[in-house]
Amino acid sequence: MSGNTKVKIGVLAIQGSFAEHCAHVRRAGGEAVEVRKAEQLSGCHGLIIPGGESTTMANICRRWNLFDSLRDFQAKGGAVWGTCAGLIFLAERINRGAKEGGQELLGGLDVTVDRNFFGSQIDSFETNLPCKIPGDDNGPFRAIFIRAPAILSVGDGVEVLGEYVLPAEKRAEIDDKALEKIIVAVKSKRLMATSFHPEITADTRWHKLFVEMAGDCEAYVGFGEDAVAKATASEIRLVDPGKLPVFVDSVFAGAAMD
Ligand SMILES: NC(=O)CC[C@H](N)C(=O)O
Repeated sequence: MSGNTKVKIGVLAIQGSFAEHCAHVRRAGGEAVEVRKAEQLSGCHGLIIPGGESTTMANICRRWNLFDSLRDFQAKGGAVWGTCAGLIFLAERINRGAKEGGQELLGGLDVTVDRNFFGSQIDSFETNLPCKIPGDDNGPFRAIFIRAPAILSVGDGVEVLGEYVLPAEKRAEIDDKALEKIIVAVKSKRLMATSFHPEITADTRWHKLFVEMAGDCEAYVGFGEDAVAKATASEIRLVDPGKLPVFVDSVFAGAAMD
């Protein structure tokens, strides 16, 4: 993309911390738009699917008739990033923890996930994670895992950007005692996924990477030329990035938040 045109990122706004994602997209230099209707995808170069709860997300997408549009967006080459439940939603396979009777997924990302790898909500935790963000100095990232999924295996062509080495106490809690580490961040062509929640830290590196990735994609035109106009600004609730509750720890204390 060239000139002053901003990379436009849609953020699926049906549950989870979509407002925080929008704020970080803006901090990363992109334009953010909340997506609740298919036509709001028009003009987007990328789409973020936030965390939340993957079966609920699928139910709402089904009820709001969003599945076809989300699949079309992906098929036409838009960049898509799933965080936590969004990762599960993007995965091709769930090997453990899927809802009984199955759960609908968007798919597309060639990975196998364990849906609630670390246990329940009270097993949520934070850690400094070494990660390989392309073009970055690769300082550790403060990763927040909230009833997080793990990626257990990836297909050819899926690049691993972050792994979590399981400490002894976590290995003691899981079934597979031989498992030493799990994959928590990946990228594959235009798709990206993280098990953790970068949008609730003060670190915008993952959002910068995604805005850059999306900048190489065409703006989505799935709904005709006048669709962007139809998704009027009045339907889109804009968030002031300066006022959101964003986690700040000693590493980031003092970092500019606007
Ligand atoms: N924070 C999250 O997004 C949790 C996701 C949850 N494990 C699920 O099944 O959807």
